[in-house]
Amino acid sequence: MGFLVVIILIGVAILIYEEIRKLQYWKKLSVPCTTPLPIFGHMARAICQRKSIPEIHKEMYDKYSNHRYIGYFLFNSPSLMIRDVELVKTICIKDFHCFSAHREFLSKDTDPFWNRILFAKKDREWYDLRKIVAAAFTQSKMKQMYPFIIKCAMRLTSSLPEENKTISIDSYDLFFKFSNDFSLNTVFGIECNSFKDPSNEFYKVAKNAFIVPKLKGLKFFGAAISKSLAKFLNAKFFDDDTKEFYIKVIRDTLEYRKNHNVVRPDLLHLLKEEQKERLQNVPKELDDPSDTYTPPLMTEDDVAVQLVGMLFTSTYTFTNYICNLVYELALHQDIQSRLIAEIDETWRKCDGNLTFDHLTNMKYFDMVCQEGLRLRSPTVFMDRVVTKPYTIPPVLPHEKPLHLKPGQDITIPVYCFSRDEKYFENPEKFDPERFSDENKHKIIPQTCLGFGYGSRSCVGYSLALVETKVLLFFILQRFRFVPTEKTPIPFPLDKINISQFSSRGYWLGLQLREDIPY
Ligand code: HEM
Repeated sequence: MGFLVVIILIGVAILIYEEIRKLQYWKKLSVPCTTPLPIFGHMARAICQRKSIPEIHKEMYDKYSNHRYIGYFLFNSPSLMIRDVELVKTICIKDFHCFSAHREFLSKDTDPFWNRILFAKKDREWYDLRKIVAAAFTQSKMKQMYPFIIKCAMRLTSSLPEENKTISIDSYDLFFKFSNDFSLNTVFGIECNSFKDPSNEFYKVAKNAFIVPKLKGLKFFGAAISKSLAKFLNAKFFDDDTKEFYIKVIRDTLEYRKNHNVVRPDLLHLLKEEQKERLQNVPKELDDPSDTYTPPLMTEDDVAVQLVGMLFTSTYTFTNYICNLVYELALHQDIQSRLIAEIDETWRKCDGNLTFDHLTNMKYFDMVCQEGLRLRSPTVFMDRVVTKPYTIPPVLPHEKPLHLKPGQDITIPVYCFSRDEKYFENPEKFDPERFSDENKHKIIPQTCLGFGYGSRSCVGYSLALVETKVLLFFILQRFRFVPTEKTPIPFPLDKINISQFSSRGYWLGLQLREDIPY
């Protein structure tokens, strides 16, 4: 018995020693790093919900203002945090081939489904799939989808009660219903009206799958910061029932379309078209004829997996973005009034027929959307992984060459760049003027990373922006958003969310406009 206790004590001592040794990682590379805790690294306060991840990032970012990069620990895994905008450009664009992967959020054995979606793919498989998916998001394809966006936005506005008093709304629920109906429409071509019929099966499944309950949120939080924790928690992006539900919907829709010769310009159709082309053009896809790599064919199942992945992003991230933006509009009535004036003016000019070009030519609207993305982007950090050995050459007097090995995790602190006074005067202020024609040249692109940056940036960004503009156009034609006593002020950053999310919901007042000019 005594012998067993000694063995256990020795085992524990070795484990603790190993953990402490790992924490010397950045010191050995002469990279500055605040003192981490064994096992938890810099994440202890996030776990206790005392500080959110962006706040922890900002503390470190601000502390080492004379450094281009700093070290930190996601639990016991070392990550290199980039503080310098030129280095961000090098990593995401100039030397992208050495940093072409995302962090492995959920490993293949923890969640094989997640690993098949574009965001999780690596190397040539990613490159290949990206070409196919991106082709479904060109400007001309956006124009084809535009009528669907209008239709869904009209449905939302006609569900809003036109009362002569301010009504309190849960804007998250409102926009979630819209984006679910819209995503189903543009992704699968399915007609659904969650405003009229909130008990419809699609809305129920999406709510279960995408409105993340606290426990699942905690699992994702753990998974986002540590691979081993993800495995331990058995964190999966979608549960099996959700996956089967959507895959069946896609199969049935494809079958129906084949049997009834239906053609509809939604993402399902566009990806199927790309898939067909892909099958015919396989040999031409290879850039280098001596390359023996054979691009994998895109099966029907692959199309389905990508669509379910996109359904999630377009519902979850979009809802988060538009809720944050509308929150700021409610708090800044002067900005909302100027936007409403531009909307009224455009409506007059377009004579009731709001085309894609009218919408995309609205300058102030664009400035408002860009500023919403800067200040309240759902994305608080981006990640990359070193895929080929890479040396960051010294530039500052205190630097030495930093040799990075494949597998090294990189963090790009989106939230910190957007709040750095070096780049934005009064950074906490919601100020669309930053993006005016006179001012926008002062903005460094690497400091506004809401949709990511470089070759791996968001493929759906133009869809998300058009969607936001159409929706707000039709709402603000008749209504104003105002704060009520239920609206949390200032913005309460949720501490267990890896997005910029309000911890006390998105309650706002909706007021019928008194000055509707038509
Ligand atoms: C406001 C809404 C959205 C935001 C803030 C957002 C943000 C992002 C970000 C930050 C990335 C990672 C970029 C990087 O690492 O450089 C990303 C990737 C991606 N997004 Fe979005 N996104 C939004 C909407 C959408 C929509 C509507 C779709 C599609 C329907 C979409 C599809 C994707 C895909 C497929 C990727 C992976 C790209 C790749 O790895 O090559 N996103 N998004």
